[in-house]
Amino acid sequence: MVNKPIVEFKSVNYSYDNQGYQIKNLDLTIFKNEKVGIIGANGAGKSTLLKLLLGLLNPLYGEILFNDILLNKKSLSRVRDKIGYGFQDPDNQLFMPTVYDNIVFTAKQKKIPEDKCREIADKVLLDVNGEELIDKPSYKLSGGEKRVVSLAVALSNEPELLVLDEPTVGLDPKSRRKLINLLNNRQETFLITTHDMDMAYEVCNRVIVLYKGEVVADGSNIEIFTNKELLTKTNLEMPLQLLYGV
Ligand SMILES: Nc1ncnc2c1ncn2[C@@H]1O[C@H](COP(=O)(O)OP(=O)(O)OP(=O)(O)O)[C@@H](O)[C@H]1O
Repeated sequence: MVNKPIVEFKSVNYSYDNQGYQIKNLDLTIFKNEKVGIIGANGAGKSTLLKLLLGLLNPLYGEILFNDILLNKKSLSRVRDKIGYGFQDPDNQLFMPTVYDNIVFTAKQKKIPEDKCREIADKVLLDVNGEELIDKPSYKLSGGEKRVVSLAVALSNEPELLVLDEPTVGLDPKSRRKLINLLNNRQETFLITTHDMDMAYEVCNRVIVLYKGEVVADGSNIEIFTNKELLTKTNLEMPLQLLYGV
């Protein structure tokens, strides 16, 4: 069976300041059930791409579709409802007083009863091995705990697509391993930006390389990390080495 597209970027361009493009003519289709990693140097445009998908930024040209729905002001809340997003900086996400309040924020907006909210929070915290954090004040969380809670928030609306911006940053090796195991057991489609190549290799089945706002390589994780030919699409010899200087 052929998988259906879940996300489509069609000739998307974005510029923060009209001086140059941070996303250039981006054509990208992500299919249901894919586990996609986006890698690229600092400033390559990874977070910008995610913000466009979430409607936090609007394309200057081009269009973005989610499940065949054109992303615009009218469809935005319907689309957002289906996407779980883990911010690059969890402090931007955890604005409520306690972990519990953060997780059930959206559910409460939808007037879901308290006992059901508690069920949701218990379930997602169990999923991320963070049960003991439920009543903790947000300001008392460690950096790694914030990451875990941010992931729980992202999972709280049973998303069709999980979007995580550099999810392993700040995690100790044990917490990082837990996250990798967790992602390997998830069923939803996901899109992750990361500099953690080993994580991308382990959890993704497709990897996209962004370079100055353009896709310069796109293939299975094994191809991308092992096949030099595939990485020379744009006259960049050994882009991974060029991209990262390693
Ligand atoms: N709010 C902003 N205003 C102006 N320029 C911005 C803004 N945010 C990002 N940029 C610029 O857009 C480009 C892409 O930034 P983006 O944050 O998408 O990169 P990234 O690939 O996520 O980088 P990193 O790996 O460092 O998180 C960079 O050149 C950055 O300086």
